[in-house]
Order: sequence, then structure tokens, then C-alpha cells
Amino acid sequence: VALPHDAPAKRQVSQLRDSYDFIIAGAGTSGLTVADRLSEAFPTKSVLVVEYGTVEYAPGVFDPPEKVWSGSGHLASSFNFQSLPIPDVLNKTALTFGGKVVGGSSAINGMFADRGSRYDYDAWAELQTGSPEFDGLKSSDKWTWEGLYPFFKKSITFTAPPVAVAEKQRYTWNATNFGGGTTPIYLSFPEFQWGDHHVLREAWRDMGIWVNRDCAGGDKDGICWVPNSQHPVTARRSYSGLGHYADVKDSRKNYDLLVKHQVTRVVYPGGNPRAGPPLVEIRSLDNTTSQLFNLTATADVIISAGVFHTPAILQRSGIGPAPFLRKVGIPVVIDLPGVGSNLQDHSGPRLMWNYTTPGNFSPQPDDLLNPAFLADALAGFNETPARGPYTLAMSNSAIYMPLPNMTIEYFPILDKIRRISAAANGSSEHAARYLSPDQRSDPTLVSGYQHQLAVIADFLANPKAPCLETAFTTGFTLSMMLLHPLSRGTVRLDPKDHLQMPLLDYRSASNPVDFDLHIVHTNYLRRLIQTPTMQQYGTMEVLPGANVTTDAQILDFVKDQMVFSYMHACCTAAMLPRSKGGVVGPDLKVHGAKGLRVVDASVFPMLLSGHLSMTAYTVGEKAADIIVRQWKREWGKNDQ
Ligand SMILES: Cc1cc2nc3c(=O)[nH]c(=O)nc-3n(C[C@H](O)[C@H](O)[C@H](O)COP(=O)(O)OP(=O)(O)OC[C@H]3O[C@@H](n4cnc5c(N)ncnc54)[C@H](O)[C@@H]3O)c2cc1C
Repeated sequence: VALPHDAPAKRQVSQLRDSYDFIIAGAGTSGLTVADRLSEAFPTKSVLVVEYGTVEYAPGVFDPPEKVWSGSGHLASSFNFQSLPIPDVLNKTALTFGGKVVGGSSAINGMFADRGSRYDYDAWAELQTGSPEFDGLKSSDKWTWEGLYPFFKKSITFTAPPVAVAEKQRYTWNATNFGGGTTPIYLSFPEFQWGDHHVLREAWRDMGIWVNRDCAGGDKDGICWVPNSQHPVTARRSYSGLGHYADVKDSRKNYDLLVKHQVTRVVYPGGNPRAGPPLVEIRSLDNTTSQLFNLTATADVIISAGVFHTPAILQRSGIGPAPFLRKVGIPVVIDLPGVGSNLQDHSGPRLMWNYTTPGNFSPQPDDLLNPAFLADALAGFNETPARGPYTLAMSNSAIYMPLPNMTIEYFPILDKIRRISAAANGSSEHAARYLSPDQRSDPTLVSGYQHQLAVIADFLANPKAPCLETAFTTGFTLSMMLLHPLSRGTVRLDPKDHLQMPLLDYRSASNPVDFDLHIVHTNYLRRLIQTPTMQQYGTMEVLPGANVTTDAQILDFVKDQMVFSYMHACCTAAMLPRSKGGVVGPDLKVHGAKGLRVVDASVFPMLLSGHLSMTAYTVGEKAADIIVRQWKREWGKNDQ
């Protein structure tokens, strides 16, 4: 395994070629996937990736020298965002992050390597209907579960655990759903579990939740095991900075990486978006007073700067909602209202408890305070294969619960959503009312949002499509993640300084149906406390707490304890028809622009029933396949 900090990178514009065939903005999860595939497919063509951060060592979520388990670990460099105040939730602010390093967020994330449910991706395709460019796709080219499944497999290499480990931890999986991939993005099951893990899995079963032997094949409901993105032998973090750069760089003379540079915008000479590909304007971050440089791509410019910076680059380029661009003094190149709209993230409060009759939950994180246990843990991490607590990231099992399985009273919620989705213009329930004030008058955004609400209502009615995720982490607490929020936020340039971090308006629970769902989740999950397994340890609820009983009290609890971002923001440059507020088409090309594509989590049309990295890799793989096919046709076979 190559070490990421050994990988060569360029740091000055003077080290670059005169021009490149492909230029990619952002060396993150999707961006490096695309760069790897393009440089592999076209050895005589050149690929440049421009990255804001630099090449760093990216430790796992819990790696030495850490001596106290925190569940977040010492991370590589990140962008730290604080959102604007959230009026519907006590004017609190959301905290969220993004990787600022080669590897992007795959270098700092929780290493929970799951896929969404088949219904998520089929919902994407449903939202994409109604325009010829999407409707005309053959089925393998569609952005459905079936259309993505081969790329999920291609994007990773899964290694089954040794039999003894599988038996000890009772891991189950279906190799068919993982097999075939040889890409060095490694997925594996850790050797170690904290002692309370199997207690909780038992308690989930007491609740009547079924065990799903494999959740990577699209059927994602019940109790799931989830692999971690880590090497099967060393248990070190596996991420795009390694698998799609350091591991392949030596054999790719046509693949360059420029670090410590910000892509500020793309420039269409004469402001004509049909005369592409555009120039890529960058500035050095070693010397921010230095001049701006323009780089030339002959084939495509691909923006992969992540869910917050991708819309910022587009807006600085004059591609975005025209009224906003005019307000902040940017000449409009393409009026595209969807740029920076449709922001979604997983949110929810946490359930907490104490055991009054402690059981034998050994080993527990506190054991690390014992010098002998710690010494063995540190030694185990350097053995081959690695063993012990440092092989476990944060979590690798979770429950995925459909709404009809959590409450029999879900019809009123569906009714509410459907009423909002179908309400006529002018009605007090009309969907527009739930969008931010600057978006309500845009018919494309409203129509796209109406369709999303209708799709979410169908999704929530489906007894196989999950609505709640609760992932195990040690420490007597469980997060109640709302998988398909109805609220939508925005990302906008900071009018005071366009080059700085964009402003995030999370607008959590601006559609109050999200509160209804949080209440269902809380009522449902607190039943865990009363299960025989938990009661044998005298379990007492700490949060919400015994005195919180009515829905009104639970609502107050939700507002008080809400985590606004589980670090799964998406969808701010959605792959949807323009008539539904979309930003890119099925080939990832920005609507109305030539030679400009977006490939990262921004293009997801809607949030999914899982964490995002595996889908970000997969979108990168499918996008690369589309781009390679298009340019192979264009350049002819002899040129490859
Ligand atoms: C703290 C955290 C924990 C998470 N935990 C999990 C998890 O456990 N499991 C999971 O599946 N998902 C998790 N996620 C989500 C997942 O990792 C991300 O959604 C996914 O990796 C995003 O990929 P991306 O390609 O869209 O963007 P990124 O991987 O974030 O890449 C964007 C890249 O663009 C660069 N960039 C930004 N602006 C510019 C610019 N102007 N010029 C040049 N470069 C720029 C950035 O530095 C970055 O390298 C987590 C995310 C975070 C932040």
C-alpha cells in the first residue's frame, strides 16, 4: 500500500503542462475516481486535478496515537462550516465539515461503507422523468439501482473476513453483491467489536426487528452489517487519495495533481457558454495575493469540489439563479436556478440511556485507560493482520426502519405530504411555501420540489424502503437519522467575499412534516429501553427522559437535541431536467453549457438511505464510464 504523503504532487503553476485534455476541480471522492478512470482509458491524453488542500496522511476514525475512544478521531484537514441560524429550530446553527485534503471527505469520514436502498436510486430515476434526455436513455444508462449496481461493484474491492472472525462477530454478507471489483478502495469487516455491540443487536431483535443477512444488494431494511472502508489486513483507512491517486500515480505519466490551489471559477470567453470547454481560473493558496491563472482544457472541465464548493464555483462563474447573481454583481452566463438549491442532509436527535445493573460489556472504551489493555491495543494495530480496538472505526451495524414498520398511524403523515405536493397554486399548502423566499417564484424549483414530495410519500408508504437509520456506536447512545427529509436549504456565495466559504442556509424542519417524522422515530426507538435484553441491565432512559411523554414534549426534545448534519449533505447541483430545477443532465453536463460537467455528491437528485461515500464513488465510476464512451466515439479508436 502506497503512503499518500509519498505521492508526488505539483504545487506551482509553472510545473504544469501548457494545456490538458481534462481538468478536474477537486481531488475528492468522486473527482479522483474520475481522474483515475480517464487517465487509465486515455494514456495519450492528459488529466489535471486541481485541489484546494494538500497531500496528507489520513488516519482512520480511531487510530493510534489516540488513547481515548472518541468516535471521530484525529482527522486530516477539513473545511468547517457553521450554517446560518435555523429559524424553525430555535435559531440554532448546523455544524458540518468537508475534507480539505487529497482524498476529500473520503479522507476524513466515518468509514461506514454502505449503499442506499434500491428504492433511493429508483426514486432518482423517477424524478428524472419528463424530459427527452432522461426518458430516452436505455435501461443500463439510467440512474436507477440496476443502472448503478455494476458501478457499485466496480468501485470497491471487498475482502471477506477470516472464518474465525466471521464466526466470532457473527458477520453475514452476500459476496455476489461485492464481488468483481479490483479497485483499491478496500472494504472489510473489522476483527474487533466493543462489548455492548451484541447486547444492542439482541435488543433490536427483541423489538421485533428482523436480521437482514446482506444489505448491499439494494434490499436495505432491518438489522444490517455494514463493512468499513479500510484495508482488510492493516485496517488502515482506504480512501480515494490512495486508491485513485497514490496507488496508480507511478504508472500514469498523463495524470497530474496540483495542490494548494483554489479553482475560483470557469470562464467562457465572450460569456458564451456554447463556446466551451471554458478556461479554469485558479489561484495559489500559498500566496493569496498572487495573480489568477487560466488553465486550458481541450475536452472537458469537471467540477468535483463537493456539495458546498461546487455550487460556489458555478455561481462565481455566472452559472446560477440570475436574480441572486445580479444582486451580488456577477454577470449572468446561464440562468440556472437549481445551482445551490435542493440542499439536504440527514438530521435527528439522539436516544441516550444508562445501565443501573451493569452487565459484562467488556471490552469497553474505558478499558483503554488500563495500561496493559492499551499496550496490547497499540501492539495489535501493528500486527499482520491487525487486531484489537484500533481495527474498528466507529460503527459497522445499523437498523434501517421503514415508516409502516414503526407506526400504524402513518397515513396522516402521507396525506399531509401528498396534499402539499398536489396543492394548487395560491393554496396555503402549496409546496412553494416551504422553499426559501428567493425560490418560491421559480416554477422549475417548485415543480421539482412538488415531484420530490410525491416521490417521498410513495417511498414512505413502502414497507421495504427505510425512513430511519440508527447506527450502533458504543457509549449508550443512538442517533435517530431522518433519511428522507422534506426540508430544502440553499448554498450561496458570501456577498461580502465571493472567494471565501459559501453561506449555508440549512432550513432544517422548514417543512414541519420533518418534525412529525422525528416524533415517530423517537416514540419508536425509545421502545428499545423496555426490551427484555435492556431491562436485565436495569436500563434507564436519559434522553428524551421519563418526563417527556406527549408529542408536544417530544417535539421540544427534538428541537433541543437536534443534530442538523450527520455529514451527509448533498444534491446542490442536482441531476434532473432543467424544468425541475436540475443543473446537470444524464451525462453530467451542465444544462446549457459546453465542455462543463459536475461529478460529485452535488448531483444526487435526492438524499438516500445511507451514508454517501459509496454512492459518491459509484457516481464517479458511472460518470467516468459515460465520459470515456463519449470521447472514445469522438476521438476514434486509434487515438486511445
Ligand atoms: C466528517 C464526515 C464524516 C462522514 N462520514 C461518512 C461515513 O462514515 N460514511 C460515508 O459513506 N460517508 C460519510 N461522509 C460523507 C461522504 O464522505 C461524502 O459525502 C463524500 O465523500 C463526498 O464526496 P464528494 O466527491 O462529493 O466531495 P469531497 O470528497 O468532499 O471532495 C471535494 C474536494 O474538492 C476540494 N475543493 C473544494 N473546493 C475547491 C476549489 N474551489 N478548488 C479546488 N478544490 C476544491 C476539497 O478540498 C475536496 O478535496 C462523511 C462526511 C464527512 C465530512
